[in-house]
Amino acid sequence: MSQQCGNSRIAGCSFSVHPMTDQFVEYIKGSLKETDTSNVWMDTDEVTTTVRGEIEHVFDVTRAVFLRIAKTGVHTAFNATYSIGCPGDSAGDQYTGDIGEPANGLHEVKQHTSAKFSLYPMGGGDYMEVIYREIDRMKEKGIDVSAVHYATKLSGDVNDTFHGLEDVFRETERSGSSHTVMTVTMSANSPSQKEEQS
Ligand SMILES: Cc1ncc(C[n+]2csc(CCO)c2C)c(N)n1
Repeated sequence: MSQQCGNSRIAGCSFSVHPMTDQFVEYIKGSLKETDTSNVWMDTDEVTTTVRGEIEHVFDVTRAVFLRIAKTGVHTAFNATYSIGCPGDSAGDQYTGDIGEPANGLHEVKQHTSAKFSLYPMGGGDYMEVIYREIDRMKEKGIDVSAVHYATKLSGDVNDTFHGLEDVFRETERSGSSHTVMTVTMSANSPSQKEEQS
């Protein structure tokens, strides 16, 4: 990792996908390979994949890697930590070429997900006010929202959920949080998903 210092506004996400199938290696490697990552810096190891770049590209890539696997019908789990503004971050490991439009499409795919997210708006003042405001934003996106311990539960379409979470992350940053962290855990095609949620 480059050790250039600076309070960089580059966004990043460390995430993993877990397809519940014997062919998990092909699913994970195939999805990462098919995803257009030309607008992000990316590194995969045995635990996670890390992407760094502009917010819209970080969300486009993580959404596409999950959705490419979930749309096959296989039970898929996804875990992600999104971060921007970490004072300990470096300016290194970022994409420096031409930044294009998010290129991963799949916006027409209809896929249900159950998810939980937790928002940590640091350094901006009244963090609970920000959290309640951003939970309301997910409701306005048509996502079913319910309270659970340590997180907020979401139920809805994968694309709607990712677009809502991207807005939450962007607005938390824009409204004055100097360091924003958001954790997301998602599940698609779970055999224990309740009938009324499909
Ligand atoms: C997005 C994502 N990135 C990395 C891993 C870690 N991982 C677990 S199995 C496997 C394939 C064989 O090496 C890899 C890369 C993951 N699960 N999801």
